[in-house]
Amino acid sequence: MATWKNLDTLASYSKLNGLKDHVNIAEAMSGEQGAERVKKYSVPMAAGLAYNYAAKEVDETVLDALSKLADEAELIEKFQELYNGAVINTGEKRMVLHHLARTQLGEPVVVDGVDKREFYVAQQKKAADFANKVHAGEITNEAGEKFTTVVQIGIGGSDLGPRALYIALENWAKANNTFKMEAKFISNVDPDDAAAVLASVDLAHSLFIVVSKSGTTLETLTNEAFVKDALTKAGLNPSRHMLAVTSETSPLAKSDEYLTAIFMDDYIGGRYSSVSGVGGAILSLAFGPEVFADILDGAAEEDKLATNKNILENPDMLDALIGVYERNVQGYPSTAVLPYSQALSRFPAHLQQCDMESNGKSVNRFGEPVDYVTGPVIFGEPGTNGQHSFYQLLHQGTNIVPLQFIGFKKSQLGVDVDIENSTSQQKLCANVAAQIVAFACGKEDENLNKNFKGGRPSSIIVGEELTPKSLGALLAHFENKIMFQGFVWNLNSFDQEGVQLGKVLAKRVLAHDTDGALKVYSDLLDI
Ligand SMILES: O=P(O)(O)OC[C@H]1O[C@](O)(CO)[C@@H](O)[C@@H]1O
Repeated sequence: MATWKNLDTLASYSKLNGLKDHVNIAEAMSGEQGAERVKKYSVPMAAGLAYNYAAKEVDETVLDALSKLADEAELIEKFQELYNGAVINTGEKRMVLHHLARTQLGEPVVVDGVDKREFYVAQQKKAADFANKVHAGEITNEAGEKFTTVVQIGIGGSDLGPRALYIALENWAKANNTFKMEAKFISNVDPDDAAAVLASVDLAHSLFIVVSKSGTTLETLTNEAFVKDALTKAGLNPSRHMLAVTSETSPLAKSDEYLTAIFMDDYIGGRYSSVSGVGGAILSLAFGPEVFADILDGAAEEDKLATNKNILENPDMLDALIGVYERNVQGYPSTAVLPYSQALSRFPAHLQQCDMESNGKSVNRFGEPVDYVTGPVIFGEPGTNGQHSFYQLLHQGTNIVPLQFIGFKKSQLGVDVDIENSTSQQKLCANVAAQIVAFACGKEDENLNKNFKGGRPSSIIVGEELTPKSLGALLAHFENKIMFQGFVWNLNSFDQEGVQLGKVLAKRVLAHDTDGALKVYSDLLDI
């Protein structure tokens, strides 16, 4: 069994701490030396992707220290325990099994006589069969007509991942003739969200997937009622238009008002659930089950790489450790995720939940305060839009923000135009290459207002094209990175108690059980 210790009790961490500002990245990335680093500091990922960390503040000495930290913190042993079914989620006393939804990495995990891998695969098959029947016109609306649109009702992990993945593959599916149904999403309890989505769809030909693991989330239940009301007012029978994705123990599972129910369980956290029915139902309906299966294959391939003890061959663990060095030794407060791909426009929002809900903690997995910083603030936008927005601060602001670029050689639609000797895709890629060097090397100017100090670290994940497989690999890469960082920080990355207090107070406001500031705010907002 691995031993769980706070980061600041590890000898390898003291060594790493002695390496603050060890690499001058502006120098390291200049001239021939820089060119060599770009060729050398690259690790293959799954599905033809590569993690290039040449512009990170590392060299052989830092990498060696990180490798020792990985060993002393027993990162691989902890990952093995996780996928073999240990109770890693100490706060909720649960196993953490999202890897099983895409691959069998270790021993079968059997709970109450049920093999969990078989259970997840069976639910994926149920979603696939349902989607195939909808596409074939075997499941139709009351008038016997085919459904054309699918709307997901869910929030947090029941929205962000599936929405990001849908947007990521919408154009790819159209270009590859696998686009089956348009998908839309309702998440916010703001009535304008549901009303606008409902106004944009043809209700009679729309399917609605209610997604809630707990089956108790206020926003989702409210939006489900909102949609049922709209269907009823349109003279339609809600139970002929709705299906559920939930856990077998949730209140939703007891209802017979759905066309079908696809199950998940408490061992897959919301923010890790895109690979379960939470993502599987909508993505199978939108693009066909084969596309969803390819996402799972890409994720499974990446998971295999994450089992490698050698940090130089394990891109997920390496990325995690470099992040720990940046956060705990270099003291950087945040990390930006910058995909140079419009298709990944919602991917940073998904990672924001995945990372910040997992590692935004100040007590360790035993409930004791930690004396070091943990998860960074995550934000991001697709390039080049971000360049014309917040990059000013990234280049010349007082904080250094480590950057995670993502870029692809080919566009998804392949529709392009050559203007002034370059295509739009070439312009996009030229910008990401330019930014990496500009951030790292800077440019001196006597006028300090125009001076770029450089020294701003970044990495890039590069691929041929964003496809279902490479998307799955990308998703798993970041999930595994977050998991390894949680291990290093000795956190329980799989609960989210920090979201509870606000929910409790909101209930009190709605029940008019308020006093003090809460009462005045309630009055101010006319509740
Ligand atoms: O799927 P559910 O149970 O509706 O939960 C939705 C989201 O709410 C949270 O619990 C946070 O409030 C997330 O972790 C989760 O993804």
